Amino acid sequence: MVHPAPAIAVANVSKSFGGITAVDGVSFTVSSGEVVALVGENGAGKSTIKNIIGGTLRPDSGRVSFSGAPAADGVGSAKHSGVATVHQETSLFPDLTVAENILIDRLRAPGRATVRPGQLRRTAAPVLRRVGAGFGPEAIVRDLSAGQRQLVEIAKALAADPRAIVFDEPTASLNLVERELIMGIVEQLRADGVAVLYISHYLEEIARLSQRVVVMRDGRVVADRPTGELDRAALESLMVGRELAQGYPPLAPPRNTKTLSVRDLGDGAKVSGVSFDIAEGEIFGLAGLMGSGRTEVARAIFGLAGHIGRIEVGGRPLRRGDVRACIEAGMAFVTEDRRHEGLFLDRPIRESLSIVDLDSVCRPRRTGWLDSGSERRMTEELASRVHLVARGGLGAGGGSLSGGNQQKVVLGKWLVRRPGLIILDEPTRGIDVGAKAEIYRLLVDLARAGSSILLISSEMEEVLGLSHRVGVMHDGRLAGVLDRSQATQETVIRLATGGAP
Ligand SMILES: Nc1ncnc2c1ncn2[C@@H]1O[C@H](COP(=O)(O)OP(=O)(O)OP(=O)(O)O)[C@@H](O)[C@H]1O
Repeated sequence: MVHPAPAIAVANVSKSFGGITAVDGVSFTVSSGEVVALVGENGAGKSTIKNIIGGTLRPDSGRVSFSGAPAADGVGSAKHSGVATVHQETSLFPDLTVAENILIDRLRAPGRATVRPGQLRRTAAPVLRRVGAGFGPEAIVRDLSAGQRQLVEIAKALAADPRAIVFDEPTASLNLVERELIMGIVEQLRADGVAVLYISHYLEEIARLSQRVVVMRDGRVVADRPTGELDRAALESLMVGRELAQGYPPLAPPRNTKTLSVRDLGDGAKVSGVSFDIAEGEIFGLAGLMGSGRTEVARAIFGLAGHIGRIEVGGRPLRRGDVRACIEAGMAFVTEDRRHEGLFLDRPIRESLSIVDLDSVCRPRRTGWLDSGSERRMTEELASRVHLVARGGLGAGGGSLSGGNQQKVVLGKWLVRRPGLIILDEPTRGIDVGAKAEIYRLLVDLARAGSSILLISSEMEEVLGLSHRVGVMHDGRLAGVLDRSQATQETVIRLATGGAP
């Protein structure tokens, strides 16, 4: 019997960046009607492979072929090979309509200067139906939620009727309903005979969707096995090279002193009447759907936005919009927007790590004379606490780190002085299973040592596993606060969707 050539075949592909090997002799295939999961620690080389398949990066050696035909040479060539890529960070134009975004490549094609809007709508409508979108082709992208934007990304990829499609963490920071929708689309694509390469850190999704798992470590393929042969523990240890502790670290009871007190907080727009306290040593989870106002509450507390109402830290009122005072009061903020606010992409990684506490690396202290020896010692210690994988060393630019490792820098920089109150907005987005376990341990240890923690995360399991209490936002208000014993997936969803407690 003659086997048809696989839809995607990666053969002995290697790629280095400035002498650092990102991918080393990687080979695997994806056949039509098959979902292959590509997994591995942060920095293992998954995105590099994705970009080589997608044609935006050229391998140093080896080759990629599609249904037996070698990829045409040149950036962007994969589009013509029937492969589409759905990226993690959306690349949509916010001011254009959904239809314009879906068909943008065709609009830009030479010789297509005029396009009739009616035609645009008619072409976009069927792909929107295919992804189960509850909005029309004329919606403006800016008005859509993160989950809806992800659907537009997928519709855009499907518009070219690809034979193969690469998904890069398509469900990161989406809510449960949206996740379910995306997984349904992947299952349908497979049933339609499309070849799917699915990059993800979510092991439940991998177990449900994929037939085969390709595990990468340090740029190489360390396993290529049927999904059914691997249980969670086996997969984790293949990815990180060691056994991980299962479950969440045990919490210590909070103390009696209040660290943060929030009364009638509002942002003058969406959020109003939010009141809660966080005690010393307490982890307070803030749950809610995307757009419910969680991030606005966090940003107002850290002085990144003005507020109405009263915020007290350690019994002292905070002035509106005064970030410096917040840092001086011992607060830390781990942003959800790491690329714009979290680290310097074009400065050495070391500088992003030492920026929060420059005074302590000056000799004599607080003089403004940076002592590079102290800075090196301090930043190396921080990097090892968060298990940073920086193959080019801490002198390399922040932009050279993989996504997950950038997130570790954003968190690690605050650990230099134990913050009294630490606010985390989606701290584990894009983070691998090993690093997640490390971050959970760090947070629980910080709380045990007396830090108060405000934790925002779309990963319900994480909020339930780590929080002493869970506040649930709905439509700009705090719909309820649940004790650890009452907080379950069901009770949180009920409050988050406007139901009674
Ligand atoms: N443009 C670049 N310049 C220098 N080094 C790079 C560049 N792109 C990637 N690397 C390095 O190549 C290695 C592989 O990175 P890659 O982004 O492929 O990892 P990944 O598996 O996708 O990680 P993550 O799960 O964090 O997204 C990393 O060590 C990374 O620092």
